[in-house]
Amino acid sequence: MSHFQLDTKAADKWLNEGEQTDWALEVKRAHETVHNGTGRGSDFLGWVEPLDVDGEIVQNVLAAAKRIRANSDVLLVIGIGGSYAGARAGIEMLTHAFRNQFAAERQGPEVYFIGHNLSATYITQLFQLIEGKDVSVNVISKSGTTTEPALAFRLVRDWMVNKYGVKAGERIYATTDEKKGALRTLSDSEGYTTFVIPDDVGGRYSVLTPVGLLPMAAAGIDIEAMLRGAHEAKEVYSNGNLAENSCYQYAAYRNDLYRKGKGIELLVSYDPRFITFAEWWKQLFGESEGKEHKGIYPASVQFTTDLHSMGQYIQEGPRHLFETVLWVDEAGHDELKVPHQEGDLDGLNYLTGKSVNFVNQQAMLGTLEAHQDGEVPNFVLHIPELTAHNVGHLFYFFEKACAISGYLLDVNPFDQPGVEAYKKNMFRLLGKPSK
Ligand SMILES: O=P(O)(O)OC[C@H]1O[C@H](O)[C@H](O)[C@@H](O)[C@@H]1O
Repeated sequence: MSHFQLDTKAADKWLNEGEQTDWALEVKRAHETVHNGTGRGSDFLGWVEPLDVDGEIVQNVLAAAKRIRANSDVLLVIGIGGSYAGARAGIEMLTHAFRNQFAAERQGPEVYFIGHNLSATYITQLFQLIEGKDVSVNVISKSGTTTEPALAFRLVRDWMVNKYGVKAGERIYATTDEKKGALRTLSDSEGYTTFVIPDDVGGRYSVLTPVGLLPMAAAGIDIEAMLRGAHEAKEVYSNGNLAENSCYQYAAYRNDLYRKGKGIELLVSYDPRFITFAEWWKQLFGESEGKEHKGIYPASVQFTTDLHSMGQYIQEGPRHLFETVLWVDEAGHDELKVPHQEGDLDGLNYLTGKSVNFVNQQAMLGTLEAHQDGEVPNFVLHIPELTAHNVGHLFYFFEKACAISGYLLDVNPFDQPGVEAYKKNMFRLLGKPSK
């Protein structure tokens, strides 16, 4: 049993002042809206029930991952948005920080992402890097028609056919819609191994489907433990009582701060393992809530790195911010301690024998205090330890919180009509033929 805890002490002052909302009542309504499937976008609630750990889908993902691990130096993962960020976040949170450069530690393929940008330099240099290596490909697109991954896949497919000839298809795994879309049609005609993104799970809620699970399993992550963590979270956060549900408290209290003029939320972490997780979180909340001219703007900072850059703005800029700190209680590597140095030229001898984790923790506590003094409310989400189980729990925590928060904001948390605007213009400029 994981003990995730949401500490709201550093936000209580703001939550208790000004107009008071009956959050218990509003949350109960939002809870029923999700669990009875009566709200806007209710066709997209498939993520509420995580995949069966012993089911066929998970077993097929594991079998494919085993093949990839056995015959590949490199796995290329092609996707963007919800078909990209979750897998990358999971891998960065749960594997060695330098896994791609560290074969002995990795015991599996290097994993690289492509199709999440249109940079010719990035793509060219990735091809340079994989020259001479054995490669497998996981191309992921729910719609099967998104420009960036489709373009990348065209290039990668040519590269694969050039290298493996007719056998290229045996190394290509496609994760897409069960029936429709260009990627489905192509996969069926080329005989690729395919995995399905369920109709009732939107891209940004899909990390715990084959979208995220196959790349993570290929990277050596225990996805069964991850799914067990998600199931645990499902149980823990199925309680409609606000007082007993920290996920709902987070959803409600961020809305409380929003109503009190705090329009920007910074997701804060003290470990670079969370950098891409923050990107995943930003898509989840940004696409779910930013509509009808409403929504908290989701941003992120990495501390202590950004305390030396954005710290100034957070401390003294406009007071429209609040922070949600992700804190890992058992960060690991407590053995790394500050050494004693003759002469103490850098003045650090007062820390001799203290662990780096201890120093990081004091930085967190000191920052929490400073930002409160600077009128920035803080929530702290305590994660017991970064394990596959807990990361499954964490993904679920934010997915559930986002759905509830979206309903509290009175928007549809499951659509993203706004992202079409740039695409329309881009297609016009590119001269895309209309069908
Ligand atoms: O999986 P795909 O259909 O390729 O979509 C990838 C991403 O791009 C779209 O433009 C949406 O804004 C995202 O919600 C989605 O996750």
